[in-house]
Amino acid sequence: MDEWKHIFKLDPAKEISDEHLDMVCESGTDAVIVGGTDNVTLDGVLDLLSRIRRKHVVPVVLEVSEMEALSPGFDHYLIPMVLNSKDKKWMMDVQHQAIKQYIDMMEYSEIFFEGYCILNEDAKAFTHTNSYLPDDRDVIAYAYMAEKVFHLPIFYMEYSGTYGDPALVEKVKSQLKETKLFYGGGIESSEQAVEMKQHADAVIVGNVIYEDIKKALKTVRAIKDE
Ligand SMILES: CC(C)=CCC/C(C)=C/CC/C(C)=C/CC/C(C)=C/CC/C(C)=C/CC/C(C)=C/CC/C(C)=C/COP(=O)(O)OP(=O)(O)O
Ligand SMILES: O=P(O)(O)OC[C@@H](O)CO
Ligand SMILES: [Mg+2]
Repeated sequence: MDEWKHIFKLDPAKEISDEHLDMVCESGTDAVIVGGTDNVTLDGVLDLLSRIRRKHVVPVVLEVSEMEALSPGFDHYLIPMVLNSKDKKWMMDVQHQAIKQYIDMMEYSEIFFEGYCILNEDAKAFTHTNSYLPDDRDVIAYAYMAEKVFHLPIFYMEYSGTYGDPALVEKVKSQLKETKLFYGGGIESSEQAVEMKQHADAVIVGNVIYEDIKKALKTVRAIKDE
């Protein structure tokens, strides 16, 4: 995971054709995350996992948002902890309950906890987790806490659905030494992917896969050619 630079995120609640799924998996991306906020079901998750595994060797990662949709068989698991939620539930309690239930099945080396900071007020995840919009100094303080207080492997700046602020991504990156910085949100072009990758350790590309597959594929080349 330390080497990942470009990651595609597939939403199990959305339809993708076999042709487009093949393109995503053979694009040269470093990994495919399966994850979304709403209507995430076990059937949707298993459908994507089996269709990817049948033909491709790209690492497949489940970003867990629903206990009911948790399945074995993934290479890695990402567990969001929403640092800017107003409710302790989304930072601590759902994870605590899940660990209590699955502690004997948890292979620690496969599971990465992510300090999530949701920065788009219109994102479903923002509303779902009752988050507030932090200012720049709040975000930098969350990044500090992710690394120095909680020792999390990943700090995820989540702008899901909209392109974020590269200057803030740069400031956050300068704060982090050990914790990897993931950036996701609104990347639709090679230029945007490269701009965010200048600062983030990895960029995550989601929605554009469903809107314009050719544009999505170009983001991989742009980062690999850097
Ligand atoms: C049984 C088995 C295989 C066990 C293996 C061991 C294992 C992996 C155990 C897991 C233990 C554990 C701690 C699980 C956590 C469970 C859990 C419910 C966590 C909640 C995470 C959370 C805070 C979710 C809130 C929503 C969120 C932050 C989702 C992240 C994804 C995201 C933001 C997607 C973008 O949204 P999208 O849906 O794409 O939005 P649009 O549709 O608008 O584009
Ligand atoms: O869907 P987009 O806006 O590309 O965002 C990617 C990812 O960060 C969503 O969790
Ligand atoms: Mg999405």
